[in-house]
Amino acid sequence: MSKKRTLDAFFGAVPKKPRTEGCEPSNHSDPVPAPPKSYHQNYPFPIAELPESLDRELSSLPARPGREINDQPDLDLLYFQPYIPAYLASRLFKFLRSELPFYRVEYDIKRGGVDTHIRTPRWTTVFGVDDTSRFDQDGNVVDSKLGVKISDTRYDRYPPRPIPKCLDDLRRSTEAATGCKFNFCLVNYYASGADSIAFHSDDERFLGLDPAIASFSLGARRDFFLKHKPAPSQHCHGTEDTAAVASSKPLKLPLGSGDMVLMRGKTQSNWLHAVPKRTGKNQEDGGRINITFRRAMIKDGSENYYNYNVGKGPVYRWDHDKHEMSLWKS
Ligand SMILES: O=C(O)CCC(=O)C(=O)O
Ligand SMILES: [Fe+2]
Repeated sequence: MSKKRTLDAFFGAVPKKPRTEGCEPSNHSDPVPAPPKSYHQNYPFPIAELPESLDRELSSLPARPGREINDQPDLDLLYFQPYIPAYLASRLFKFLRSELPFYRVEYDIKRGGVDTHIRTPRWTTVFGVDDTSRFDQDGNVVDSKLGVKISDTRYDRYPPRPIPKCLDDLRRSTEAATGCKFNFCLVNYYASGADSIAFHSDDERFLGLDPAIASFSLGARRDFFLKHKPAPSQHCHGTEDTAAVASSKPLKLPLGSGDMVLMRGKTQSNWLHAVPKRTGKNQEDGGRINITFRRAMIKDGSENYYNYNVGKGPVYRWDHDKHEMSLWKS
């Protein structure tokens, strides 16, 4: 069996051959129509749409209502456990891992005044454009109000690309379930327990005040840690902040495949989150995908997201035979 047939059979994408009553089946098979794809000049390759069966099921989500976690100072989470049932989450994980372009971004920053080279400890990719712009029918970036073509150094440096349909279907479901609006989709792939994300908060200025971020998990279970930010120094602030920090307890959510955490309200400005490395016998966990939907308000947001999640390095794509991300050659 050819590799293509194996994959299509796996995802159930091969349309049934029409049977004509009373005719002998012919011994040469009809050509299999190619699965539909999302196209854009800034994609390294066309990105497959979800198989229809998977797409249909996404429209009836979430599987369960979200549970509020807001019993700690400044913490406001909505935890869907799960949002996507296990059998669908597993199909979606395998689909996205094989269909999306990924990057291993490196960059230089100053850390404590010292020039430091950072190798992002996970695979990343990103799609979308901030609220000031949108994509027109032809895929051009146009002003969201005037509809005229935009030329801006920030977009020239990192040309934005639309959210492909396979992720946009999930974005629309998430907007309906949360009442929030999203224009960006960031994807992380943690190939094993050795991949991670350090404690940080996503309260970038370009997201506006109190941003809502929807965060999906697919594949291996990984622990998601949350802890309150330290209180600002005693000199310039009252004791209220110190009391809030002292009374807060760190949290560990063991995120499973299909779970979604909506972080909202004061969470980003007051709490840090992380997915630390896992070593030992749990290290080879089969991989995990994290998808976050966010809403960037200004062009700086687009530049920042493409800089840190696509960068200027090579494109990688999942290699089914080697079972790892491999350099993609155009
Ligand atoms: O993988 C996760 O669950 C968290 C990812 C995250 O915090 C981020 O991309 O900002
Ligand atoms: Fe984050």
